Amino acid sequence: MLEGILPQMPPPLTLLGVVVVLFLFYLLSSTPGTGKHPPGPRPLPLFGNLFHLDLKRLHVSLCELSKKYGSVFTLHLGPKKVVVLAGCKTIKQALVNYAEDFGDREIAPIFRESLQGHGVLFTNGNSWKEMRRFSLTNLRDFGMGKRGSEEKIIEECRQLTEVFKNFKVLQDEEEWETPHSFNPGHFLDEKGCFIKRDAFMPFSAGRRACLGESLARMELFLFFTFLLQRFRFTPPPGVSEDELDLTPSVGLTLSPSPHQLCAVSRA
Ligand code: HEM
Repeated sequence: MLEGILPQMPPPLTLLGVVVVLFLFYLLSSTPGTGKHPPGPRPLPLFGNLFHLDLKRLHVSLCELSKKYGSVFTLHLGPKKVVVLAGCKTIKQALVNYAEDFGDREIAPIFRESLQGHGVLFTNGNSWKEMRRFSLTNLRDFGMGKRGSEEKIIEECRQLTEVFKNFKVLQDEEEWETPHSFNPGHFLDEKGCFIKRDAFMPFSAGRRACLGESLARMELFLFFTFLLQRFRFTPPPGVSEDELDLTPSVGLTLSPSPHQLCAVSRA
């Protein structure tokens, strides 16, 4: 009776055969770092290095791996091989000095199918070039004022040598005094004056750097100055600042986890 309901199971010998083949494949597969690929943790068949990664804190795992394997290392995400660049200097070198080689973006099949080669973010080649040029032209007219600022946007977007991507860059232990804390002092000199830091690269760099950087900076400035001029922000009653959990939640970007705050009017 059960035989009719349950799907037919492969005989134990077939399963054993599959295990032996996978094991041999594992033994014979080249260890990263021994051939032309950068070093990295040894991958398992099918799973790659998934067991080396804490997917909920991917940025932490990547930092740990870069301590062991250096600023350029190989990782297998399942059967897919990727090379990870870590640290400000390495990323700067790759995205700016080798812009042509690192200019194309990996497009996931879901975006390839749904966008059909349209847009800027998930395209490459001539289509990307045209759309990027088109977007820049249109951004010039998008609330940025007529003279001056439009040239500035284009110029900044073209050059973009002060801006980089990657979690690791903003937490690079060689660049920041307290890389894992929120510390506005990173941007102040001894006299308390603002200083620019080359390692602060939230908009990435090179050919694929953020197209909306000028607009985003302007919006962020207006948004936060408006709020901070009118309100003082404090933890809710009974909670001290030290008790606030600043652990970021990992997604496409690292974003703050939900918090309860009090906005006290300054008026
Ligand atoms: C705080 C706000 C923003 C941040 C931190 C940010 C950050 C970034 C980063 C890191 C990239 C590069 C991604 C990569 O290399 O894979 C990027 C690309 C891009 N951003 Fe932004 N961005 C912001 C706001 C904006 C705004 C407001 C716009 C639109 C007006 C915009 C449009 C784009 C576009 C079109 C690209 C793709 C450029 C290309 O592939 O050629 N961004 N952004």
